[in-house]
Amino acid sequence: MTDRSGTGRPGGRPGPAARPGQGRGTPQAGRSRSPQPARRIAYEVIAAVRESDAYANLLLPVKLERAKLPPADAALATELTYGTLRMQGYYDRVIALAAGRSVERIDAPLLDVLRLGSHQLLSMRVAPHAAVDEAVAQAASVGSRSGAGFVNGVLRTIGRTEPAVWRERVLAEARSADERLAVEHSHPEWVVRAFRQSLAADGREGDLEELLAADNAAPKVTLVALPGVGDDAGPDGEPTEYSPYGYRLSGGDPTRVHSVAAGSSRVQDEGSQLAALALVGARPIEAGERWLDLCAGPGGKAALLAAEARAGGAEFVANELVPARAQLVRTALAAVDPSIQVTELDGRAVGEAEPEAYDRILLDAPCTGLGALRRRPEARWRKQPKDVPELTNLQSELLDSALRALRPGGVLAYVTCSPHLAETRAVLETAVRRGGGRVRRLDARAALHGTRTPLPAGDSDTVQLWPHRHGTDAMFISLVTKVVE
Ligand SMILES: C[S@@+](CC[C@H](N)C(=O)[O-])C[C@H]1O[C@@H](n2cnc3c(N)ncnc32)[C@H](O)[C@@H]1O
Repeated sequence: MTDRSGTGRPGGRPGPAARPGQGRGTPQAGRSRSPQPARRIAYEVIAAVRESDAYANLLLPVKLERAKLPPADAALATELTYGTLRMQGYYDRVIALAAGRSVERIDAPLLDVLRLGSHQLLSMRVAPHAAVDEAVAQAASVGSRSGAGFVNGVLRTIGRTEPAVWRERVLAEARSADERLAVEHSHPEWVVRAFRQSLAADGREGDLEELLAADNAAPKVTLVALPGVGDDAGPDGEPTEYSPYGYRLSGGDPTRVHSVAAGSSRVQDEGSQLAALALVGARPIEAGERWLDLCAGPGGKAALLAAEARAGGAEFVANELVPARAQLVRTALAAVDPSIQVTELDGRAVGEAEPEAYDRILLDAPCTGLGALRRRPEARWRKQPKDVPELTNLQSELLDSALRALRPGGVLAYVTCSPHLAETRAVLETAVRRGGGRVRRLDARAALHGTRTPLPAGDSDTVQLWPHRHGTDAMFISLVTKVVE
């Protein structure tokens, strides 16, 4: 066992080395100064995620923009925020051991500070004195003097022992293989089980650890160059492996990329591009077709579909229930065609209102979002197993409505950014069964014939993308048609 401080705290359960105010080097400095801007911003975002269900990927850029941080500090704030939110489950186990109490018994703001400090000590290898001093300053600014002393004590205890030793101690407490994976890779156990089942259905159960690890790696920013919009040269960056319109940036702020500023390219995961392209590639476009994106907000796939519809002479309509998100769809579509109609209807009513009105429909359904954990690190802690049945009911109702709105012979893409089987195959299979022969599955893999390199073979007519295999979000893509009678 390595002891980084040389103070010799031997193995076994680490005790609460420093109780409030008892720690070595009680934080005098921390009380008199503010935390560094990058750490302050990371703390504010993490606290807002906890207190008001904020989305880190939306709030952080706003705060960075306002603070006008230099690029290196902005990168630090990003790593601190995302890294801490991702690994929160693992850090809580370490904190509980170091504090000698369960994390439920620690004040929430102080726990946020401890998680942020743990990330620096355990994953970023920041020098312990720097990480602890900053955390103490943060604790003093959000809590009491005794709270700052408590943070000082707990983080000093964590910093005295090597990360690998903490890992061993934490894993030694796991009571099952799934709990061990959940703790080590900082995912809720129910998500680990859902991934295991979904991978097994895809014949890849052995990939589970690889998938969990991939969820914890920051993805490179991917852009879509909207076909026929603006500069045909496409954005700077490496072409992605599959989507003919995808580019991967090596780093930097995507809003500074010329084509992004001009509106002809957007940040969009390659999996989302493929989902839209499966609907486009299902059959040749005939001029005059009518297309609908039933749940379009914030408009990423809608923009790509609108560009493809325009190129093929089809009419495109977008719908989004939530008015603020419908507004985002309008903004997303403005560079393609500002005259596109964006309605704000409940998608469940569209089938009845407009039966057999559309030739192609995208239903990118509201879902748990478990396939996008790389980019939305806190989503794993936000969703609960009890959310799944509510979502699958909504998905089924939306799919039934979309099928009613589909013309016989038309194509419907049912898509989720979740690989959870209840949200993917089960919803699809129920709809096909209920269709009683009128609803037929199409081959979504075959519809993706225009990729830069062929997708790896699969034994299903649906496509389940995976972060560890395809470098995309874990998007599920399926296609159905309504039989002409
Ligand atoms: C997965 S997101 C769609 C993402 C979008 N396709 C994109 O690429 O940007 C699902 C959307 O469905 C919307 N939604 C939820 N319930 C709905 C309903 N009953 N009718 C229409 N839209 C709904 C949500 O507000 C959310 O914006």
